[in-house]
Amino acid sequence: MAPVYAALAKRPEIFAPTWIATGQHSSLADQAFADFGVKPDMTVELKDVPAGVSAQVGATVAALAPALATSDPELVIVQGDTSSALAGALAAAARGVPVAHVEAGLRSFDFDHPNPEESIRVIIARLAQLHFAPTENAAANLRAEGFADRRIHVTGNTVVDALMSVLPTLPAWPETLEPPQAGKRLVLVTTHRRESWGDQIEGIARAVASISDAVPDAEIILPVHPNPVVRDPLATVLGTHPRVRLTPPLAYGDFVSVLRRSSLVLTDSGGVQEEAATLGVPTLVMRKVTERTEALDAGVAKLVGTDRDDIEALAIHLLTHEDDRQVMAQGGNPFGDGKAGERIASLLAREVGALRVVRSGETEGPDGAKDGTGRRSAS
Ligand SMILES: CC(=O)N[C@@H]1[C@@H](OP(=O)(O)OP(=O)(O)OC[C@H]2O[C@@H](n3ccc(=O)[nH]c3=O)[C@H](O)[C@@H]2O)O[C@H](CO)[C@@H](O)[C@@H]1O
Repeated sequence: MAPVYAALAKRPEIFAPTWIATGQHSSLADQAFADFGVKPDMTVELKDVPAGVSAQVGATVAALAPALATSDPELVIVQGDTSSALAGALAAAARGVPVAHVEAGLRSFDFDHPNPEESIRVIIARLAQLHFAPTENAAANLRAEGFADRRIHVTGNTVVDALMSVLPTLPAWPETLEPPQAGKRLVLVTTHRRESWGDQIEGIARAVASISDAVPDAEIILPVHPNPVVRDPLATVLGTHPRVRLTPPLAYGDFVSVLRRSSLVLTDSGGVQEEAATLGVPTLVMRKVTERTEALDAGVAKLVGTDRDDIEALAIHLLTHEDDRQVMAQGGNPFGDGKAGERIASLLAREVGALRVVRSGETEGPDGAKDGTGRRSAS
């Protein structure tokens, strides 16, 4: 979201953006804010909220209500598929404030994978009046769900903006990490998805150990997500492996420095799929399904699933068949040119004045005709 906020802030004659943070994943979020030199204008306080999406969303909506009353926005912009994004859209809708969704239209068409992100982004789409889709494929998903074409804009994804904004000033290698040994090839691994918790995370860890054993000139770096459900099985299986480095979550610039030097990425992350594609790093997606099919179509990524044997076999093949790895590396980046934030700000400058809030929850037909009952329109 930082690229959108920066682009809005560059237009003070039109926008007065207020960044409200919810404190979700606060340690990772604070690190990201520092990486981009931004800080929220407001942070809502969430105290003693039980774990789980339902409690998080409920508490965040309740906490955002007074924040929106104070800031009294004409538009609320939410990004992605987190419980915070859903809470922001719900709190805005409750006040009759139009919602714009950044990274709109991503669909795996499977509510269990990823869970809860697929459900969240489908719900946000219903609440949004403006959809900023990263790709034509995402826009097609929204049109197929009946959203009016004039509300959908293909902008590229802001994750590419963020990446391109740090690349020019990145060191060759992070100061915080031992450089790889000469002649070693780097494999970067990240895993954290809820649907992989338990046996599948352990299977991924064992696959990583086997890959390292089979490919002695590969050095594996695995920044460990702080959630103990992820951290503990990884430490148990890989904690003493000689050529596997478990690190704390890396600062964004450090992570990108490692990614840029990697020969192969194994990940279940969404953003990393897009960053790797942008940098031309072949990627094995350790999920049952991905909403980033554009990377598969481009050939820069392959959907390998979460089965240990499948991950081992394909990773070892690519690390021992350089021609095949190179073919993937040439796949290209389908996620945008790094100007999504600027495009979104320009579109908002044109659109916000004309926005009508259709609160029936019904979708508008292509010509803007509505079939909902009861609606409130505001311009
Ligand atoms: C279902 C899904 O795919 N949803 C995605 C999900 O995000 P994700 O899956 O991409 O989540 P992570 O993998 O946790 O974060 C990744 C980012 O973290 C950086 N990173 C990573 C490790 C590290 O050590 N240091 C770092 O700096 C890395 O460069 C990257 O930018 O939610 C977002 C918000 O709703 C969505 O927009 C997005 O679609």
